[in-house]
Amino acid sequence: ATKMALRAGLRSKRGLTGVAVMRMQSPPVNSLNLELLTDICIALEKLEMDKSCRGLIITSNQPKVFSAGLDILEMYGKSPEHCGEFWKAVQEMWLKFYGSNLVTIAAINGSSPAGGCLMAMTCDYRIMADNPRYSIGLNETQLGIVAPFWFKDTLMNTVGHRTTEMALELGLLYSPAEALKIGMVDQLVPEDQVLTTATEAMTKWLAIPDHARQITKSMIRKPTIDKLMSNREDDVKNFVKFISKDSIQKSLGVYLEMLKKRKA
Ligand SMILES: CCCCCC/C=C/CC(=O)SCCNC(=O)CCNC(=O)[C@H](O)C(C)(C)COP(=O)(O)OP(=O)(O)OC[C@H]1O[C@@H](n2cnc3c(N)ncnc32)[C@H](O)[C@@H]1OP(=O)(O)O
Repeated sequence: ATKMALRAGLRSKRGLTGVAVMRMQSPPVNSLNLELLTDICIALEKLEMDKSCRGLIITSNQPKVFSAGLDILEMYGKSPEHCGEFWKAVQEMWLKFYGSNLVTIAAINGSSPAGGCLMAMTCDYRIMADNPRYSIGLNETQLGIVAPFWFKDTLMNTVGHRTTEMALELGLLYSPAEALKIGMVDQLVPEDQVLTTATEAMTKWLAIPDHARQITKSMIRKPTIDKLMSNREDDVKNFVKFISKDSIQKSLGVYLEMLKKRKA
């Protein structure tokens, strides 16, 4: 199966042009493995260079899940070299999305824990399906792992300092209604309207002249991006050291077992 479907230059009946729709389709739960992350980065890079493209909507082709976050199997029982490569790809995805010149809208049509939530938060606007069975948040501490500073910064820039303390320390996963209340998502709609609402929202964002919007976005996000840019290698080393610890590997193993048992 292809990992991603990309429809660029969408032309709708409402005359919306220059908008690409990226649909993640990595069964069963769009966990972000090296391959999917690489595919996403290459696609975004191409769109970024395509002068006819002004906006990107990212969504999921998998039922009930936007993205299950980072693929735990890329961090569990793998060599330090592999973990390092994987982490560079996670950094790359974040840098490309957070710093994108395009208008980016996340059409969150299912659960979006951890790395999935991070990916949604890099976008300019988030629309989530109003289904109480779905959840979103940075739940890393529940796995016994610590979200790196740039995950924390992204959350803090989205929901503020105090909410970040609670959300990150407790590893909270929020229902769509709770996520709307704290500002983690911007709008809730019935599940079958997520994509059409994203398209409507895109029209509003595209009404702003690109250069003014892009410079403003960059002014707001640049300090956060620069922080990772100037610490990329240390961040990789830090990750590899942390994830290779026996205690962390054990926690990940226990968590994977729990996921399988929950299913049974
Ligand atoms: C110094 C730096 C420190 C490191 C910081 C690293 C930060 C990490 C951030 C992360 O993103 S870690 C990943 C966190 N993700 C989660 O906790 C989500 C776990 N998954 C779920 O809660 C559920 O799967 C779901 C997304 C709500 C979907 O539920 P559903 O019932 O539809 O599907 P399941 O039956 O639970 O899962 C199907 C299948 O997929 C496997 N799986 C699920 N999530 C992951 C994952 N993130 N990575 C790898 N595999 C995953 C799950 O075990 C099932 O496998 P099988 O039993 O079918 O083999």
